[in-house]
Amino acid sequence: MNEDQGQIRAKDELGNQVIKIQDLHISFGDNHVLKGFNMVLKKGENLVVMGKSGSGKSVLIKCMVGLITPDQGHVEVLGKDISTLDQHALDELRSNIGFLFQGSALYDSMTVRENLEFPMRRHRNRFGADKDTLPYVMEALENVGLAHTLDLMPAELSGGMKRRVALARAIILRPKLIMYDEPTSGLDPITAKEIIELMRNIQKKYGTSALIITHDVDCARVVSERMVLLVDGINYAEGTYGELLASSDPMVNAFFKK
Ligand SMILES: Nc1ncnc2c1ncn2[C@@H]1O[C@H](COP(=O)(O)OP(=O)(O)OP(=O)(O)O)[C@@H](O)[C@H]1O
Repeated sequence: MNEDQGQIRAKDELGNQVIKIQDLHISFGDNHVLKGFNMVLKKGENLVVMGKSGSGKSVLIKCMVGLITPDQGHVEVLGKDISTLDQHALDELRSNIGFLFQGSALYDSMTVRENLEFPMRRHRNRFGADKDTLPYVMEALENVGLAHTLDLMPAELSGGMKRRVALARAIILRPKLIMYDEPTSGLDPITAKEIIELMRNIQKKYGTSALIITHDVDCARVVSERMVLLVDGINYAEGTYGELLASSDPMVNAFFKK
């Protein structure tokens, strides 16, 4: 490979990085939560971050969307250095990210349709104020097998259906990146499996990249190309599910014990 080819390849690899985190430090008083965390999410990849309760997974996500300012380190999301973005630019960036967070709160007083229209109205500058939202709502609901729930209220849905509607809402803006925070928490194993399959289908259909925070080892096995284990504020270990499962490190093994 000559020098030019080397530079082109290096540039391609950079263009392939949907999230890049370098040497991230965050403390709250004496509580040093992240102490030099590094991570890369590549284009089209499903990356799982696992860490025990209180290890800083939610703090990490908040940092990536500009809700927490790090003490030190570099956070780049969809090619943007978060530290340089003003409120308008942060809003613009967030409109390219789908979120499925713990609890998947739908607005109880709105129908399923209104819940799905909500992000479109919020980011109306991207879609045009007079754009017909229904085709988007229907496509998103069809992706999660719930087109028939269009006019129902959240109270009329089961827990699993609510999570699926929340997933439909997360993809309605056709995001380049989805952030899932405990997508299967509180669901029975069969419903959790359905959600995991939908996550996989969405990745295949739209080529979306995803960051998935989970404690659920089965979810990580099925859904991830790669995993990062967050231990004591750093990216303690990373690899495929199979590689980490085969590790002889007791700290890594602890994640796979049921
Ligand atoms: N705004 C804040 N102010 C002070 N401390 C905070 C704040 N946000 C988080 N923390 C602390 O940072 C640590 C990490 O919290 P975080 O919510 O990221 O954990 P987590 O890994 O997501 O846990 P869980 O799996 O239980 O949701 C905790 O000790 C928490 O108390």
